[in-house]
Amino acid sequence: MAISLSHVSRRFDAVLALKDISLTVEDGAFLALLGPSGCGKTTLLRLVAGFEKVSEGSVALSGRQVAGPALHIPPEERQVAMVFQSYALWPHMTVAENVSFPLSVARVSAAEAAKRLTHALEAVGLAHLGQRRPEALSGGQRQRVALARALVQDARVVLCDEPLANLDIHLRATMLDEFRRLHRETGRTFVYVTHDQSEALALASQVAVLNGGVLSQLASPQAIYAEPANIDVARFVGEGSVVRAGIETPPTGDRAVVRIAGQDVQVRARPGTTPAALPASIPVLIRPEAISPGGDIAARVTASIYRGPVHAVTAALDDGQSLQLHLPHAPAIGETISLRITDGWAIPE
Ligand SMILES: Nc1ncnc2c1ncn2[C@@H]1O[C@H](COP(=O)(O)OP(=O)(O)OP(=O)(O)O)[C@@H](O)[C@H]1O
Repeated sequence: MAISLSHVSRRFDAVLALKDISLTVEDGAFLALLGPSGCGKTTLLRLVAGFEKVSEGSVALSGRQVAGPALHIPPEERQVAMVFQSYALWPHMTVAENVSFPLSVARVSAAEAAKRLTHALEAVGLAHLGQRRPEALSGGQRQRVALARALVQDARVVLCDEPLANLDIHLRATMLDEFRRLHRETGRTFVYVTHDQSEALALASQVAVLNGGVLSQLASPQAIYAEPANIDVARFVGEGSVVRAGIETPPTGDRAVVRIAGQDVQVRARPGTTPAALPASIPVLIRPEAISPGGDIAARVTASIYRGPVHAVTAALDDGQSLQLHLPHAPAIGETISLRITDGWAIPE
C-alpha cells in the first residue's frame, strides 16, 4: 500500500513537531525514518497510523485520503499494523492469544483466524511457543510475537517504532535479518523508525532523514551516504568530516576542484549547488575511506582510538580543521602524517 503525505504539519501547543512534510512511499517499499531524538519520527509514524491528527496537510493510503482538514479516519479503518518498542504484549494472554487478538477484534472467522495464526507464528519462527506466556520468553522472542501480531492482520502497511531498541547488539543483528526477510516475503510496505543509522542503511529501500521536524532528505541509503543533501545529514549519517574548502572554478559535469590544506582535491558536486559567485568557500564531506596515507596534505594527529581492525584517527590541518581517517597502525599523538584525499562531496548549502 502506497503512503503519501502532502504538506503535513503537526503542532503540540508551542512545539511544531513536524513542519510541512511531503513524501511518497511506494507500495512494497521499506522506508526508514531516521533522525536525532525529538526530530519528529514517532509523531510522523503515529500520523500515518491514525493515532495522531494532522494540524495541516493530508495523508493518503493507496490513494485514499485518511487524514486532512476536517478528516480523520481512525486507525482500525486504515489497514495498518503497528509494532511498538515496548512490544505491548498482554501478560495474561498466551503467545497465540496475543497474536490472534487483532483478529478477534476484527471478527475474523475461527477457521480463518487459526490459519492466519499458524502462518504468522511460522513466519517468525515461534510455532512451537504458542502456549507460552510473554514472561517466559526472551526479549527477541517477545519482539517476534509483536511482529507476528502485526503480520496476522490484513494490514498492507507495517509501522515499526524503534522495534529493536530494547535488544542487545547480537540479537539486533539477528532481528535485522528477520525484518528484511519478512519484508521480502510478505511484500508489505514497512515504515521503520530508528535513530540508529546503521539499522536504517541496512534495512531500508528509502531513508527519510528528519531534523527538527523538517524532512532533510528522502533517498536511497546509498544516496544518503554518498550525497547528503545538507550538512545536518552529512554529520548525522556515517562517519566523516565536514571541512570548509575554497572553490575557484565552477564544476565541470559532476566534478569540482576544491582547495584543502593548500592542495587541489577533486570532489563530486551536483551541478547548480555550488555558489555562482567564485571564489567561495563550500562545505565538503570527506569519508574516512576516502583518505589514504602518503600524499601532499600534512596533518597532525590529535586523537586515535582502536576500532578493530582499524585505528580511527583525528588529525588537524594547518587551518585548524579536522579530518577523520582510518589507519592500519596506531600513530603517535602529535605526529605529523601525510595524507591523500581521493574523494569528497560538495555539500549543497
Ligand atoms: N503528545 C505530545 N505533546 C506535546 N509534545 C509532544 C507530544 N508528542 C511529541 N511531542 C514533541 O514533539 C517533538 C517530536 O517528538 P517525537 O516523539 O516525534 O520525536 P522522535 O524523533 O520520535 O524522538 P525519539 O527518538 O526521542 O523518540 C518533540 O519535541 C516532542 O517533545
